[in-house]
This record gives sequence, structure tokens and C-alpha cells, in this order.
Amino acid sequence: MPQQSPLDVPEGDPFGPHNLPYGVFSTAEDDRRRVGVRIGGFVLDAGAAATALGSPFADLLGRSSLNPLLGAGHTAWRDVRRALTAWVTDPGHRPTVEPHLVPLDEVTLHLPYEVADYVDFYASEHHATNVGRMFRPDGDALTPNWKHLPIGYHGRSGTIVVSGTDVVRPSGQRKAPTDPAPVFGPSVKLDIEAEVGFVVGTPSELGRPVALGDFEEHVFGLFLLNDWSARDIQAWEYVPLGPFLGKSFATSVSAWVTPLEALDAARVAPPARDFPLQPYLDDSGLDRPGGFDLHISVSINGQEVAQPPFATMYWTAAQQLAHMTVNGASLRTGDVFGSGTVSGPEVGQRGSLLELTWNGRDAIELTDGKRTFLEDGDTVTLTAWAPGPDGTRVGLGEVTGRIVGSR
Ligand SMILES: O=C(O)/C=C/C(=O)CC(=O)CC(=O)O
Ligand SMILES: [Ca+2]
Ligand SMILES: [Mg+2]
Repeated sequence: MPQQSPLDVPEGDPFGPHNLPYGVFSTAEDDRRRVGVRIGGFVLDAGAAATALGSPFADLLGRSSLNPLLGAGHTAWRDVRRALTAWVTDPGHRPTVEPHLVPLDEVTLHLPYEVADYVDFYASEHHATNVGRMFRPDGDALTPNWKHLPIGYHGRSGTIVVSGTDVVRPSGQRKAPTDPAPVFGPSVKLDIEAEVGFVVGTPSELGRPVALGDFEEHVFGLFLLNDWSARDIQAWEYVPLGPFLGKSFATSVSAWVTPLEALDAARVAPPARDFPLQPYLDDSGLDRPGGFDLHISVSINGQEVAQPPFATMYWTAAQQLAHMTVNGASLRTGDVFGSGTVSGPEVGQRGSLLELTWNGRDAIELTDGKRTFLEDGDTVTLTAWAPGPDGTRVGLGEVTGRIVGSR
């Protein structure tokens, strides 16, 4: 019997050679940050393997962040992925590659890119309808612009943190409509938002919009994102300029970025459009559908509370990219944009506690007690998978964070 290699990834593993997400890691023995590629239960030190193999990509991969690879552009992304696929599948490369594999439980994962700007959207019709009903009960649930443009706001890029980072309960002002005056203190409505984030690789020129069809030229990959939200702070502060301190205290992202190429089999058409779209947003004539069939799971302290379906999002990431640049605003390597909370039509598909508990009215039952919003000590974890080639599943890794008391 030949000895089992870590590269003999069991069939059905969502981190097989069809996936190959990128991250940045260090180890207890070597605290240098290095580009890692996840394969099964291991992380390949991609720069070290490239050097050992005499690969022309040794320089691009031998860095402490993904930014040089992100900035290298679409053709380089494809060529590097082809090379990596060969390194982990071709038996001829194994003896050289295997010494550069580290077990997943021996690595520390870091924020894999330097975040440039951060934008967050509001693209789920179900989420926007639910929030509109709760926050603006006297008006229409969806604002008149909602089906004509992807609504978004600029977030705080400096507080994007990698999965596993504790989240300190924010303090701020709140005032319920029935309160006589605002009060200050730790948020009592701390919430999550299950989202998918996208990271830009190729920059664009100031003054030149990015067309819908150029999405793949600019966007490197996607990952899970939790847009922590203090609903009490948000509800009091957001009129008329939108979310501010209720969301800027922390946004958690997965340590693994899945390249778009790994998700070819997950492309799906977005829902039918209810209004004709401006030409720059009209995706009806594109050769590939703009949606992604991602199956998200949200759990609190290990117990699943929702399964938001990303395929139901009204606005696609390509439309969001086209919209955020249509005024000539340029893209930079490391720009991150969030999809907006992912909520499906069913109650169990809602991606926030605001919706799952209807703003605290209907508590959910966990084995350790009832929850309306998050308590100190709660750990929230998002995971997801997508269909891959030939019936495989592509794992999206996870984004997790624990709430600690206000300081
Ligand atoms: O409708 C509102 O006033 C509030 C919207 C949000 O919570 C903003 C947000 O982060 C959107 C989203 O994630 O979908
Ligand atoms: Ca959000
Ligand atoms: Mg946030």
C-alpha cells in the first residue's frame, strides 16, 4: 500500500483541488505571514512550494498579503490557479510540494488582503422588505428607488477583521420612538448580517465606469462576511444619511477567499426583474448569469438558526460593481464590497436576528436559552457551500466571532 499523502483529499471534501481558496497564515515556529492555499485539511505554503518548484510565480506568491496577486490581474489569476492545480494533483510534483503542507490546526490565519475602500449593499428584496416594514411601518416597505439601483453605503474599511476576532459590544446613543430622550450605553440590540463579500483585484481608472461585462476582469473572489449591526444605535442615527456608528465598529470576514473561477458551476440567473433597467445595469444580454448559488448557514453557539440562500439576491455583484463606478469613482486593489444581508422568502432563511425575531418580538429558542439579540459570550458562525464541477461542493470556509462585553 502506498503511504497516504495529504494531497489524497477524500472524495466529497469541499476543499478538494476544485476549490483552492487563498489565505494568509503564520505558524508558531515561523511567524512570517505567508500566502496559503487550502487543500483538504492542510494549507500549502504557496510561495515556498513555488520557489522549490522553480515557478515563475514564486515572487507573486512569496508575499505577506494577497494584494500583489490581486493586483496582477485576471490572466495571472488564471495562470497561478492552473499552476497550483497541477502542483496538488500531478504525482510528479508531490515529493517537492508535500514538505510545504501545514496541517490546518497548526496555522494562525490573518486578514488576507489590505482592505482599501469598503462598500456595503442592500440587495436582498426579502431583507429590504422586512427591514422597511420594521423601521418605516408607515411607508412602503421598499423605497421607490430600490428596484432601479443597488442601494449601498460606504463603510469603515479599517474595522474589517478576520474571522475569529472578538467583537466588543459597541456603546452609543439609542432612542425608541416612545422614549422621551436619547440614552447612552452598551447596545441592547446587537445583531448579525449574513453576507457575501467580494474583493477587487484589478484597479480602474478615475473617471471611467466599469461595465457589467468586465466584472471578472476586476473581481478576484468572494468570501463570507458578517456585518455586525447595533440595531438600536442604527435606528436612531440613520436618518437621513444612512448607517454610521451602528455598523462601523466591526465587520468580520472569512480568512479564505474563493477565486471566482472555482465557482463557475455555481452561476445562476438572478430573479426576474420587475422594471426595465438602465443600460449600465441591464444584465439580460450577458453570456453568463450574474448570480451565485451559495448555501449559507448561520449558527449561534453551534446551533443553526438560519439558512440564507444567496441565489435569491435581486442585485448581482456585477451590477453592484457597475453601479459603484458609474459616476467615474475608481477601484483600487483591495476594495471590498458586501452583498447586503442575505435573506430568502422563508422565515428560516433570514440572515439577521432583526428579521428572525422581528425586532425582538419573537425570541428564538437555543439550547442555552432564548435569544432576541446577541448576548455577551455568544459566538456567531457563518459557513457556506456552492455547487462545484461534477457534483462536487465548493466550501466557502467560515466567518466566526464572539461577543465580548463593552469596554
Ligand atoms: O433600511 C434600512 O434603514 C437599513 C438597512 C441596513 O441595515 C443597511 C445594511 O447594512 C443593508 C444590508 O446589509 O442589506
Ligand atoms: Ca449590511
Ligand atoms: Mg459592519
